[in-house]
Amino acid sequence: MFSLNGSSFTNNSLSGVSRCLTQSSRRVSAPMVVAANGKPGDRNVSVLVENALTESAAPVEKETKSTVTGGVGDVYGEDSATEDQSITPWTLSVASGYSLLRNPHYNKGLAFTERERDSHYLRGLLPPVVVSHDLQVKKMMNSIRQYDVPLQRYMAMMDLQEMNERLFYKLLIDNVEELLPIVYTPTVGEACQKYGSIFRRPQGLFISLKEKGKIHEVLKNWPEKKIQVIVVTDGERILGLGDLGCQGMGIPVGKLSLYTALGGIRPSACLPVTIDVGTNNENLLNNEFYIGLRRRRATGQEYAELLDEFMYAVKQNYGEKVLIQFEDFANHNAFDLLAKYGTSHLVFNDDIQGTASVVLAGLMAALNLVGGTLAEHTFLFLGAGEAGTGIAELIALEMSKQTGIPLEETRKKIWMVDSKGLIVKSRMEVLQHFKRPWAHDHEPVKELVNAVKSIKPTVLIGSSGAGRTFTKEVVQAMATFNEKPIIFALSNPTSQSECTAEEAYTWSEGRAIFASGSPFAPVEYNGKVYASGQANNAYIFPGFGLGLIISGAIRVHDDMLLVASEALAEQVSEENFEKGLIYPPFANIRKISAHIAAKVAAKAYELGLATRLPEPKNLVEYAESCMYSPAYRSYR
Ligand SMILES: O=C([O-])CC(=O)C(=O)O
Ligand SMILES: [Mg+2]
Repeated sequence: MFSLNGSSFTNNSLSGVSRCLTQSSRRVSAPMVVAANGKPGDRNVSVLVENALTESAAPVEKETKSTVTGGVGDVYGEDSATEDQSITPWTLSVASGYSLLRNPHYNKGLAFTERERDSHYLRGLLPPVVVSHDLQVKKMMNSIRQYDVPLQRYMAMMDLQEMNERLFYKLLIDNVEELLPIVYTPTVGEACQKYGSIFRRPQGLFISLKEKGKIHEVLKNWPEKKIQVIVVTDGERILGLGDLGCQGMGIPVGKLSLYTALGGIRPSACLPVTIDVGTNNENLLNNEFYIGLRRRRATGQEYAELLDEFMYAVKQNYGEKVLIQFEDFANHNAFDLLAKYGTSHLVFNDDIQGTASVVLAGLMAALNLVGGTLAEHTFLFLGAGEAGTGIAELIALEMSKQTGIPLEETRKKIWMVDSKGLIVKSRMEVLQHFKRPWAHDHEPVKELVNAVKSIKPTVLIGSSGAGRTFTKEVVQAMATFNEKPIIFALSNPTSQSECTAEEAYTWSEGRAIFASGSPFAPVEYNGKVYASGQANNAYIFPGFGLGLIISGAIRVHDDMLLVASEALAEQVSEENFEKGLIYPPFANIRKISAHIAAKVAAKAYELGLATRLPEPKNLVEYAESCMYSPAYRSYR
């Protein structure tokens, strides 16, 4: 602790990347200089003294205040309600000159204006030219397109995120369809597999067993105090790639960059976390570049205690309105964690609930093409894990709401095949608890194709993580008793997809309504072009999270997932349907997210789970107005 001009500074508040928080910033007798690590004398750092308690109480970034007074910093209303007042007022340093160019939150590169170059000690540190944000985007896109290998593009994007955050987000928002497969599935999967080898700068917060007993302090090492969304993984089931241990960090980082780009949550409110309890992946344990703990996974009490400490510390540090998104946990933990913390925290499991909501939306839209109601269809899943059973439950719930038929009955329209064959009553004793609701009366069937022939589903959904399992025989069987078979191959990344788009269209003679978890390019079959949709939870979680935040929701409720599905399905246009599409293009995702957010927020108010009062009159407009914009601020 040291003192400057009468204000107290904790080491914590001055180390690392720092933020300025209020409009009433007071520049300390310029050019008073204090190093970011608290040591006086660094010419490149100037200091703002702030008091976080004077914050206005808008829930997310308000972009109206685009001009920063008194220095370079985030000057927008943020929710101070969750601030731990014992650690405030806290003080933040703001970089200028050489440090400013190396601070990704504030750096604008060649876009610094002449005036900014004068006032922030940048003269001579930049070449003379001043360029626009748009030209920077054009140049970066040209440069990224030079790389043929997707992983190189991924690394270029990560470097950009570490160099100039606003340019990174503008690039992603303006080119979402081109860049989504780079920062997200499928490339992020390869990045996680090779994370140790391509590791440059750490991103996110690593909490390993070594930090047991100290998680509260570890959270304080993170430079941001006002966290609204955490995406956390323990790396045990990364996409369909299995246990990648600590290298799963690519997933929370990627998901949160979509929270910002697609859902408009400001980057500084997002915290990626990887919990490292070891890995059972022998290749990684023997890999000299592996970045995680070199031990087999902790289980049982040791695992539960670490998770418990983390969940408790999060609530202590960020309050009860921080959204915790569980991502890519293995089945045996995912369901239990959701059940355990669902009543005490604002938690959401993307693989169970997000995937369910996006698939239900696709099915609602598909009914426009195939006819009938949801309850008139029969569903068969390959894969009875988080995604499969999560989707099944949400479909059954929606059928029950639509028809008034009890849930136990609507579930009977849904069948599942796992690695041991069709889930039937005779297997009940040995089934994991989350599979039991799907065990119906039927003789045992081992092979998927035989289950298809016997059940005759109208909808076939792959959620097994096992690639190439929708064989020609399976797809052809679907096409014999369905005019338009609905086939979803959800497993990620592309290598794990149950079949390709080309296979689905070719083997069904162009009749399949097809969607997949990872993107496929349009396919030409018999002179016609078929574009398929991406049934990926990226459509849902950014808008869903935004809706929770703008309403100040304290719990997630299944009805919110149902309205999110409706909101997404409503965004599919006639023009999309004419092309056989059951999802709207990602290019419109911010508008889609605002609609999802509005419906989720409205449901939170209706259910009495919202704490932000009064309820805004026009929730869509409100959601849009809260969204982060990557436009540069001007630094006076
Ligand atoms: O990340 C994705 O593309 C979708 C997802 O959650 C998963 O496959 O686990
Ligand atoms: Mg996932």
